[in-house]
Order: sequence, then structure tokens, then C-alpha cells
Amino acid sequence: MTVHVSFSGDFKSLVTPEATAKITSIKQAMDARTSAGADFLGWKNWPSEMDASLVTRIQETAQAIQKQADVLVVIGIGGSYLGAKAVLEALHQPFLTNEGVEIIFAGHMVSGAYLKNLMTYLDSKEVAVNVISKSGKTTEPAIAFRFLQDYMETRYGAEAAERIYVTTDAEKGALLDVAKDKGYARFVVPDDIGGRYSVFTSVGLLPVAAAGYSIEQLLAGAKRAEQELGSVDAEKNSAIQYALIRDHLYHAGYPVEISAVFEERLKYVQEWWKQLFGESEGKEGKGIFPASVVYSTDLHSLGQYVQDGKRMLFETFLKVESVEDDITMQHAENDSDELNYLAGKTLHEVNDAVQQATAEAHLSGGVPLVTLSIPDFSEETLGYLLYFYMISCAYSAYLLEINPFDQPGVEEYKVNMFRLLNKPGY
Ligand SMILES: O=P(O)(O)OC[C@H]1O[C@](O)(CO)[C@@H](O)[C@@H]1O
Repeated sequence: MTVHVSFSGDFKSLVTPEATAKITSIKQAMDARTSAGADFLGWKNWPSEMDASLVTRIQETAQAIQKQADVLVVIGIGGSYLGAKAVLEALHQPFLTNEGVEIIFAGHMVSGAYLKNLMTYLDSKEVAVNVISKSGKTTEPAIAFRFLQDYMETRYGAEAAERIYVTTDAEKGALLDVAKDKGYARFVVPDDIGGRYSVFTSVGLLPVAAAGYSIEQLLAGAKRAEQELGSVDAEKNSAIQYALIRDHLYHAGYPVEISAVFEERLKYVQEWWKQLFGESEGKEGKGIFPASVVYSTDLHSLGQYVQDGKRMLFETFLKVESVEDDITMQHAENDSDELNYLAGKTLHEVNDAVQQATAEAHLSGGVPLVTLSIPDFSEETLGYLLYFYMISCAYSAYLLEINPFDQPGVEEYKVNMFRLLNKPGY
């Protein structure tokens, strides 16, 4: 298994006959499409069932984008933004340029300064736009698209239609109508796959391919995860292990999970994970609150609370076993910084010591620890990891007797916002 799970508690004691029976009945209900929200289980077999011709079409479109543009502006929010952002940030080696186009996200928040300055930045670049919205009516990306569509039409005239790519529902939504009307190239968000489970569809794949990364490898990792994480044997299925540990800790009085990474590149995997678990589990007054920290940075900030604050937290380290690039500490003649004791060690080794020291400290402070280890930062590993999280999230929510695939709580702010902005009908 590409994702290895370890736990500071006694994992074996969690695999009771009752737990095994629950997991088995959840799997059976998912397979039979009778579980709550089963209409949105399309992501489950997507990696193995995805049409190869769609992968080819995405790759060809990505190549066309690379020919016509320096920058692809990807407009979207939530699941129509975070999957691609997570993959791109994790794959991108700091300060190095990748082969494909630069990807800039928009529409994930409302900021006039951001959009205004973005359009100024775009003036000196060749530009393409990929607007992504499953519903085709989410306000924040719709606002951003109104500005960027106008920008593209003013700048490129009729050619704008060849530079705008729309990813939306096959049959409904305002964005679909615009795409049809203007003749934009279209990609479909499958009906049975919700936003936060859509990273392996065109939603995530087109931006990742345009940036020059291998979507074949990403999908290969997801497909292997689909196969390896399909059994109900907790000893052999790390996704079930993670779900059982989370469920145990939640019921043992730990309602907050902090994802901790020691490589900043994983920050947006955490953001994606927060949406996945937060929107899937946080309803009916239940659910673990997903939070995140980046260490060492946050050891000098939130680390104080984790060590000594209210005891309601458990931590999940996401650990990368090997890195592509590293440097070694050298011996210095005068040792004025008193670091010669580190001579000969790579920074990955030093970072390992930071991880081990943090684990020991937080454990002794009463913070249970789960560790998810992945081997590297490759596309394949990432594909595996994201699928691991999705299947584990489904099990976690079903263990809490929650429908993992709706998000009724998100509507409340939208209704208030429409009223405050005088939208007709509100
Ligand atoms: O792709 P859409 O329909 O614009 O939705 C974006 C996001 O908004 C939400 O529906 C919440 O409002 C998320 O679940 C979703 O990922």
C-alpha cells in the first residue's frame, strides 16, 4: 500500500467483530448503491472505469493551451478549485519552472484588488481561461468569470472563444448556456460526482495536464488505490484503518483533527482534505473538525496550543519518506553558529528529527498521533493518496451515520448574501 498508517494507540483493539461488521455493511451498501447519498458515488470506480478517450481529449486540449497561452486562469471554488490546486502545489518543486503553462486561480474568493491586478499581470502574457463550476451558478466564480470573459473578449475579440474552456454539468446551469451560446470547448462534471470528489475528472485533470504534469500517472495511482483499498480487511486496507482510528478518537473525546505536514508543498493537500472531510462529515451536530498546520512554521506558533492547550485534539502527520532534492550541512571552520554538530546530515534527516521530536512532545502532552506515510511526491503517489482520502472519508462519514455527499449547511450564507445584495427573489 502506498499510504501506510500508524497509530500511537492500540490499533488491533479497534478491529472488533462489531467494527468489522459495520465496515462490511457500509461497503455492501456502497457497492449496491443503497447507502445514503448513493447517487453521488460515481467517483468510487471512476479511476478504473474512466473513458480513455476522455484522457486523450484532456491531454490534447492541454497541449493546445500550452501552444496558445503562457498562463491558464482557472476559475472555480471549493471542489472546483482545491483538487487541481492541491496536486499542482504538491508536484511543483519550489522555485523551479514546470514544462507547461503557469496556472493562476481566480474566483475562489471575492477581491477586487486580486482580479484587477491579475488582469494587469495578464496584459503581458498570452492567456487562456478554464472556468469550472458543476452547478454553473456559484456566485464567486461567476463574478470572476464575468470580468475575465470581458477581458478576453476585449483583448482577443472572436478568438476569445478559442481560449475559453468550460467545465460544468452536461445538461444544466447558466454556465452551460453561456458555453453553448459562445461555442466554448466544454468538459463535463459527471452528474454522480460531487465537487470535493471530482479531482480525477476533467475538473482536476485539465489544469494539471496544462501545467505539464502526467495525468496518466496520477490516474494510475488512483486506480491502484481503488483496487488495493477495495477490501474490508482492516489489516490490509489503510483507508479503513484511518477511518476506524478517526472514529475511535472522535468517540474518545477528540473532536478536532489537526493534519500536520513537514513540507510546505503539501499545504493545499491539507486544504483539499479540509473541504473533503469538513463538508462530508460536519453535519447534524456531528463530525470531526479538520484543521491543519505546517511544521516547523507552526511549531513556533500553534505548537504551543497543541502541546498545552485544551485537550480535544489529535494529530495526523502526513509524512513523505523521500524527497527529490536535498542539501547536506557542512562543517564550518569557526562554528560561530554552533551548528557543526549537524555536519554531514541532510536537511531531510534534520526534518525527520523535527518530526520525531514533535511526535514525542505532543504525545507526552496528551495528543494522540496518527501517521500517514507516503513514499514521495510523484504523480502516482499523489493520485493514490487523494483516492485513499476519499474512500476513507466515505467510510468515516458512514460510521457516523452521516450522508458524505451533501452539504446543506453551505446554503445558509448564500441566502443571506443574496438578500444583502438584493438578488431578486431574496
Ligand atoms: O462547482 P460549483 O457548483 O461551483 O460548486 C463549488 C463548491 O461549492 C459547494 O457546492 C458549496 O457551496 C461545494 O460543495 C463545491 O465544491
